[in-house]
Amino acid sequence: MMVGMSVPVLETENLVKVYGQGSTAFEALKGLTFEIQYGESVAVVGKSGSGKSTLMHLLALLDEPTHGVVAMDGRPVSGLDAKKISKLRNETFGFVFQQFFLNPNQTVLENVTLPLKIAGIGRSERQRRGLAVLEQLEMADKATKKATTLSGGQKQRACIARALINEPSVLFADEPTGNLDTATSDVVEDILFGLHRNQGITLVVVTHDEDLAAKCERRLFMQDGLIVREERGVAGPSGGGPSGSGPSGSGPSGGGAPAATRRRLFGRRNAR
Ligand SMILES: Nc1ncnc2c1ncn2[C@@H]1O[C@H](COP(=O)(O)OP(=O)(O)OP(=O)(O)O)[C@@H](O)[C@H]1O
Repeated sequence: MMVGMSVPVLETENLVKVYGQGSTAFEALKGLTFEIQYGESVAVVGKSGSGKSTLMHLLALLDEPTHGVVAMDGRPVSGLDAKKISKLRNETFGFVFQQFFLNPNQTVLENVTLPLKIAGIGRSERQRRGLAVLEQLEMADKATKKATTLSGGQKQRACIARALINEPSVLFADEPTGNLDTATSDVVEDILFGLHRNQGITLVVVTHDEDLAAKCERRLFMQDGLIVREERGVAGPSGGGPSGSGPSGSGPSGGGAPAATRRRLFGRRNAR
């Protein structure tokens, strides 16, 4: 690697995902090559069925590609054993989903600290860190309430707290405001982009929502398993269109990565 070149937090090379086999095989991703830099905010946009969730699952190491490579910090991830991958995932990523996935019968604090429990961290430290992150999201007063008693916006804030508890470098958000009314969506978006701006967290947002996508620095437009267009620029506060939009020079492609990228991904040491 050249001196001074920054290593992307995530990069993919010719990513292909096929669901099913034989006559029922379906190619949901048809060869995606792109990079996500540390501290970027990236929206993955596209119609239902275009492959957004499939791509997010591969990037987040929740599923494995049929072909191609996902690399984190320049190191290919495929090939690591499952235990290592889940450790990597827990240490590096936070997740926020449309459907919240909170345990309704547990308290907010128990829900938020679940990732720490999984990581084997003791009760008192879990409590301390859980309360700190709830405090940050102005949810400390809800800590001992059952998750089921929260409003939609409060549920999503609890999910964001849970996503932040491991101090991830990348936050994946899959339709994070899909179940929220407009006013509540605005609050949740402000929180997400505040984390991005103030803490340098990398945001990867999967969404149908053009307004949400416009708030990201970069948009990848998906269609039928390919990234067909890329846009850069953030919408101004007036809500106008993104500035500096238009396909970027380096543009993603469904097909070939530059040969240098290919050599780099496959040539890098696999171990962690
Ligand atoms: N487990 C699976 N088995 C078979 N086909 C699948 C599976 N998961 C997804 N697909 C198919 O792959 C394609 C892409 O699905 P994906 O969920 O990635 O799309 P999406 O863009 O996220 O859609 P949505 O916006 O509706 O969530 C779809 O045609 C879908 O039917």
